[in-house]
Amino acid sequence: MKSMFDELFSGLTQARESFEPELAPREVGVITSIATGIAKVSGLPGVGYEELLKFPGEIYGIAFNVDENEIGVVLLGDYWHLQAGDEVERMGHVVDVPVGQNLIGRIINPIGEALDGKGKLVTTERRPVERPSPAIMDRAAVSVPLQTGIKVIDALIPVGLGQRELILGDRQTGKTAIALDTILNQRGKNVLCVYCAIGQRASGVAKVISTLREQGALEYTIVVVTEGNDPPGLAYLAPYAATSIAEFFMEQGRDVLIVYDDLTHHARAYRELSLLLRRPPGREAFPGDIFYIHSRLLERATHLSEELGGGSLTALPIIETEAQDISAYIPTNLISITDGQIYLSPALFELGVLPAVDVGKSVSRVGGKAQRAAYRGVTVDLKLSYAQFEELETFARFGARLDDSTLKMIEHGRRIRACLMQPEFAPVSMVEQIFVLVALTADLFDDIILEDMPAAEKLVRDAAVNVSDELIERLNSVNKLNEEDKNTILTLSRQALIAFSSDLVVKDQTSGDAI
Ligand SMILES: Nc1ncnc2c1ncn2[C@@H]1O[C@H](COP(=O)(O)OP(=O)(O)OP(=O)(O)O)[C@@H](O)[C@H]1O
Repeated sequence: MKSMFDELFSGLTQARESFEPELAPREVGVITSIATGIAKVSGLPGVGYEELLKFPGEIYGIAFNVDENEIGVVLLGDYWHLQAGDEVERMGHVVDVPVGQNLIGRIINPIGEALDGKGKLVTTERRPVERPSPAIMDRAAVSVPLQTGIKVIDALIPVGLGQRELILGDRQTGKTAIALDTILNQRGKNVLCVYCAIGQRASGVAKVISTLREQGALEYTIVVVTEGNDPPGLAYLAPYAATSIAEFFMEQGRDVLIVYDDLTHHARAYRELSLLLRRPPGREAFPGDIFYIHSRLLERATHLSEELGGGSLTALPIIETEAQDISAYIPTNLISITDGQIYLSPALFELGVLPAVDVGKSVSRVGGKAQRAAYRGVTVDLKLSYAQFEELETFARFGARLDDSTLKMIEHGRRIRACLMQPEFAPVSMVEQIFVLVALTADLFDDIILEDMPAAEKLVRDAAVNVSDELIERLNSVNKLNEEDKNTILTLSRQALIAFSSDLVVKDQTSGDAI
């Protein structure tokens, strides 16, 4: 009979034979020095460029300078507790972010940590933050408009899905407001939005988020945030991480809009990191590859071909200029990378012309092809009249004596400007915009005194509410506005203005007499 000892012994032998130790190599180095957002690490000769490294206290870093004896690491978290001699571990992969449906409506940081107090993100997939942009053969032409809901942009500087349109201007000129209004206008249009705040004040970011929430836009928006006091590494990473999140949806065939607010802070964060890493500085102390960090980011925005699902990623990068200098280093870089720019003028802002878009300095290089045909018939005249007005207005300021036709042009231009003005968070539908533009080009507003213009413009927009579904369909189609529809719009607009005639002096278009 087997003794208890034998049973125990055979059990132990079996356990020993089936034991397989879980061995995983760990490559560990040490911090040799640490400075603002940067750590120098030695003892990790096999580290690859942009590989993720783990520091004590769950802090991560990216290997940026990969030298033979020492690597320069950009830190991605609160690093105050780190010191020379601490252990650093290789992670064996590059930085990645969680992606997926569960991110919609969430506020996260660039490494995928939730900032909204709604608990940890639950996703199954992760994507590297840096990815090559789609090849030319994988791209389709920009052909579908992205309605911003801002009259001056949709009419004169249209943006298409898959386009990259720069928003630039001095500080406090309404840059964020333009981007925010565009996001608000995507409600019900099946365009997903990603708002990436880079190095901004916490109060500014909180304001944007509360606006998105109040206006019901957070339901279809993902917010990626780095604040001004975060380490520069996080600010550098933010736009790439946000783009990877957006690309996930684009590759599922969806239309995505991404706002980078703003890339001036991004360029500054990269300059700070490069100087700390002792990379050679160039113009304005920026490193030599400053163009490349933005070009490789914005090249990822595109309209994918039908074979790849036909999704699109439209980018609205924002840049802050100093003293209206649009030919400074970073603004010119971005102007040359993007497909057009919307320039916001502080002079117009001070005059109360809001949004302060300077039409003369703004351009959309591909959006015109994507613009709805209904706009095209009316905006050609408008652009010309507005350009002439801006030129003539300068002369009028000197008190020069002007002939009747010039005065008429100036008065017409003033009404165009009044019609294109718009408050924040009040996007205008395409049909309402067409009504205002048709009425403008037919000179319906020319006899209305300037002070009454906001009320008159609103009446014309209100007239658009009751139009037939067939007319709305025709306005949305690829065909130009036909004469019959134009006349319907004009009749409705005239009626709307006549109804206001107790306050306004409206002249009948045919007789020229006051009604
Ligand atoms: N269309 C508008 N109507 C009324 N007010 C506006 C409009 N656009 C912007 N504003 C106001 O102008 C101010 C500046 O706007 P915003 O913060 O968008 O500018 P910014 O250029 O992004 O500023 P910053 O330089 O701080 O990033 C805000 O107080 C905003 O409410």
